[in-house]
Amino acid sequence: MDKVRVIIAGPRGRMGKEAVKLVFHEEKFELVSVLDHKHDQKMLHEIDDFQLYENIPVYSNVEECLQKSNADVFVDLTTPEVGYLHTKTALQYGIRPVVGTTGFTQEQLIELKQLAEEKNIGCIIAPNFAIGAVLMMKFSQLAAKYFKDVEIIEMHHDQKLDAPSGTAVKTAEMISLSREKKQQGHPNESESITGARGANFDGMHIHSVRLPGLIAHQQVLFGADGQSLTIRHDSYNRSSFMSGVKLSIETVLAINTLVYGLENIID
Ligand SMILES: NC(=O)C1=CN([C@@H]2O[C@H](COP(=O)(O)OP(=O)(O)OC[C@H]3O[C@@H](n4cnc5c(N)ncnc54)[C@H](OP(=O)(O)O)[C@@H]3O)[C@@H](O)[C@H]2O)C=CC1
Ligand SMILES: O=C(O)C1=N[C@H](C(=O)O)C[C@H](O)C1
Repeated sequence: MDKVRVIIAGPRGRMGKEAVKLVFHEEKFELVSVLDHKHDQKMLHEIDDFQLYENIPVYSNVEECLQKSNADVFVDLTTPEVGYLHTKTALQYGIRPVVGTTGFTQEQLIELKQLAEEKNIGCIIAPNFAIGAVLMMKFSQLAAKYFKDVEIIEMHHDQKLDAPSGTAVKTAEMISLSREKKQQGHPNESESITGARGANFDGMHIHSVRLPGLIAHQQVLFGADGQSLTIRHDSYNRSSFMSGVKLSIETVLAINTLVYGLENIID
């Protein structure tokens, strides 16, 4: 069977480095090129065992990268604005995106879904590739059927650009599907310091913590009369995300629409 030809955008990043290792070493995949706006082969020296990757072409322009790489799948692990443009361009070229980059707006997701359907190709946008995080979201959706009072606390390293995290937004969206509508907190509550109650999503609150030393952590706290339920997930390293990246690369070849969230492709 032919190997799946994969491009990785953002290869020097915290996630990109792990994804380069995964794709390079996975026998069913071939790393055909990387997309790095700094376009310097030496930049790959930032990756462990960089000598292995010395012959992998590095492009700085997304169109040139897509035109020359003859790829099947485009993996994006960059920044919200860039990731959106890359995903759109990959779809326009008929190359299937697997996107871990977070921070896309609802409008962007809708536009990308329409484009994937127009092109009749798969696209996976996964706010969190870790199986445990996906289960946390699913368990939270189930719990919200019984507990309508919930607050989400997401905690990440202090280099993260987007807030709330993509995982927190996805969790809130999934909870909204099963939770009875409610504006939480006291009807007359007010903030003496702006932001004290966090972001308000559909009446539930999301709090974003940023600290050095953290990787990716989230607690979903449910409260009711005389009881509480806490659902928590922790990623202690970025390899925790790689089995989801692998599954997404395999799955995106077999679908012809945009799937938002790994919960839609795992059983
Ligand atoms: N779905 C999931 O499971 C996970 C998703 N993420 C998300 O993945 C994204 C990346 O996270 P992380 O690796 O921590 O971030 P990093 O900042 O470590 O990596 C991003 C990389 O993208 C590079 N980059 C920026 N612009 C471009 C461009 N135009 N072309 C190519 N590369 C570019 C950056 O280079 P430079 O720094 O030189 O500008 C950097 O190397 C974030 O959106 C994050 O939220 C993170 C973890 C898990
Ligand atoms: O930036 C990160 O690190 C992470 N980003 C994703 C998110 O925004 O949810 C996934 C994970 O939480 C790590």
